[in-house]
Amino acid sequence: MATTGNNVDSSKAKIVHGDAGYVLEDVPHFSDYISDLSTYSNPLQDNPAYSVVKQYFVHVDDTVPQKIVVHKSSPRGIHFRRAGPRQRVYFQSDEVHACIVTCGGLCPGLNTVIRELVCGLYNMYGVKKVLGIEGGYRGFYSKNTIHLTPKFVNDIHKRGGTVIGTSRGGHDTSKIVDSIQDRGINQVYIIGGDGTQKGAAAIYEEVRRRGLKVAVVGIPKTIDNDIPVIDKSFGFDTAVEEAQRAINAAHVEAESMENGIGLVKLMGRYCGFIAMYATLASRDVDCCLIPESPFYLEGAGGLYEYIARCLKDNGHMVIVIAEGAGQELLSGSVSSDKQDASGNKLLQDIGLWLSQRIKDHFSKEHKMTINLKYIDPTYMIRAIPSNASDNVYCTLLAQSAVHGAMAGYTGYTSGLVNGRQTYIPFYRITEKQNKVVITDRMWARLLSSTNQPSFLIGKDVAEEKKEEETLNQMNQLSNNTEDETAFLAGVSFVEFVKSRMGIRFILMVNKQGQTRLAQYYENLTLEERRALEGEIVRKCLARNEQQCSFVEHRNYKIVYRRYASLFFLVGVDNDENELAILEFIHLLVETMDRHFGNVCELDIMFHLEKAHFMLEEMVMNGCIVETSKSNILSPIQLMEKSS
Ligand SMILES: Nc1ncnc2c1ncn2[C@@H]1O[C@H](COP(=O)(O)OP(=O)(O)O)[C@@H](O)[C@H]1O
Ligand SMILES: O=P(O)(O)OC[C@H]1O[C@](O)(COP(=O)(O)O)[C@@H](O)[C@@H]1O
Ligand SMILES: [Mg+2]
Repeated sequence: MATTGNNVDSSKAKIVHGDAGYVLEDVPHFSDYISDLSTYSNPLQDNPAYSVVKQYFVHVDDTVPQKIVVHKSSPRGIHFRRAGPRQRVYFQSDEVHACIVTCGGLCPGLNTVIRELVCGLYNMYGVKKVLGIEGGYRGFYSKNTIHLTPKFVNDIHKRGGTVIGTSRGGHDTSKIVDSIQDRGINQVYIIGGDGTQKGAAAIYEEVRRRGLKVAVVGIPKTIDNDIPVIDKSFGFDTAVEEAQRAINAAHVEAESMENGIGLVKLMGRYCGFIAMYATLASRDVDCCLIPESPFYLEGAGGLYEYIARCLKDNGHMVIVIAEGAGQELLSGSVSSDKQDASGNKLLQDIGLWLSQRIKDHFSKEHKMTINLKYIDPTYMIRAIPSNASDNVYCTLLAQSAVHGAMAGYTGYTSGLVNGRQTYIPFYRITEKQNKVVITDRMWARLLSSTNQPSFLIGKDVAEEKKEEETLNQMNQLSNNTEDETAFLAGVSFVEFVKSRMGIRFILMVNKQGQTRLAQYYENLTLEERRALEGEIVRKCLARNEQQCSFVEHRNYKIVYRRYASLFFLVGVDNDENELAILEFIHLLVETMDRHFGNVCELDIMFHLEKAHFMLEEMVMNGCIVETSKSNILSPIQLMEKSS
């Protein structure tokens, strides 16, 4: 097994490769940046409760695969270090000074995790100094601390919320690390969501830069279940269970009235897991709307038509909507760029808006009285204590976090992967958000359980057919020659590309509007890119096939084409030749087709690096520099051969 070595750059991944495509994405350890560390035998070996357990200590080579379904010849893929107690520890019991902080929104189970951290440290490792940092990150430098003892935390898991308080915003890395240093803290347990874990990563980097022997450990908290890699977040089950009560109420109300509609709004800022699971669990829901699956109201296959059908067939219906769904419909009427203190977008109330629209529509268009009851239990589902199974989950998470810190690991999030506790490097947790994949079986199960429209099918099938015809026509035009001397509207493509071309960005987006690949040739911040992509995608995807493939937006001209379920959008300077850009898009698709064989969204998602290599061969600094498919693909083929 080859390793990148002990002195890895802290900002880079610590990767270990093994046979058969085995990759360990390891987490940092004190020994990566501190020399001459003392180690001690783990006090658990003398603990009567644990000493009887056969093979209690985790083997140094134990890892957990991220991908559990594999084929005979598929590579073994990414693994994470298995969590659990190690034979040697890097702290003596009385040397440990731990602290716990909770950040971001509430979630059932926060108090359970706090309780189990305190009791785990105390009972397993004899640690007596545990501080609670009050009120989130800003508490490190602006608030009091609470001394947490097993007695203090004994009953807290029976209460919702967090006994040490929480907040948004206020993350100031150097002030936080100053406070850690001043107080002599050497284990920091940070409980929070995606934003919090980014903050934890920054704290770890600074701790490491200062060469401190301080373990920085994240414990993932999110009611929305939007943290990637882990199986699910603690509190999620509890939230789904509580959501059932609201759905039941909506159902009872709806079925008791003529033309009754129960509309329930659930949490889910960017993803619809709570709504999806609550719907699947309940079976009383006729329609579930989530941010990942855009919907529309009017016309064939739209929501109004479906509501009318449900009312006609059953006399009532229940709709569940995640708070982040349909925001693009709302922003068409009133736009809001407001953010909370952490920089999260503040959402508009889709539930209220939709209720009003449904009422208006049925009274105006159908001259029909409907009885709509809008139920908004959003905060109720997250302010409750965790249920029994979440309590056990919280216990395992907290104990795993403690074992890792005692064993000298740092810069990791403790998380469940395929049913096993693991240590996951921060960058894996923060690089993207977990979303409902609407092409997965789970969403298909939901669609088949509710019978709701997919809001895509009819329109899309027609568009796809049309696309195929256009593709054939384009193929005839370009004639597929190696030197790509296709002429379009009298323009020689090769001649054209020799002149400087102002490509500003290239996007590949699926029909749900999710960006699958983005390549920019100008300097834009991540926020600017997100905003720009949102605007462009909304604008282009809303156009019908009768409209031309060019739109002007801000100071760009956007040239786009749809190939089956993928949109290719290229932003260019206003004076560029649109037809040549269309030809460029087509060449890109043909090149990808040649490599992947009928390129589809999944090819791009799973081979993003290859798609980027192709673009790098074709475009440099916004100018097209290569048009031969063989030349574009030859570096990739070489790479594949050598691996
Ligand atoms: N990119 C970031 N870098 C550093 N700290 C961050 C970052 N994003 C959020 N935070 C901090 O993390 C804390 C919680 O973030 P927030 O987004 O409100 O909740 P959550 O962690 O639950 O997603 C806040 O104190 C915020 O300042
Ligand atoms: O607590 P606030 O600031 O009202 O925010 C509500 C948001 O918090 C959440 O519960 C979860 O947010 P975080 O996990 O990012 O803290 C969302 O579902 C919801 O949109
Ligand atoms: Mg968040």
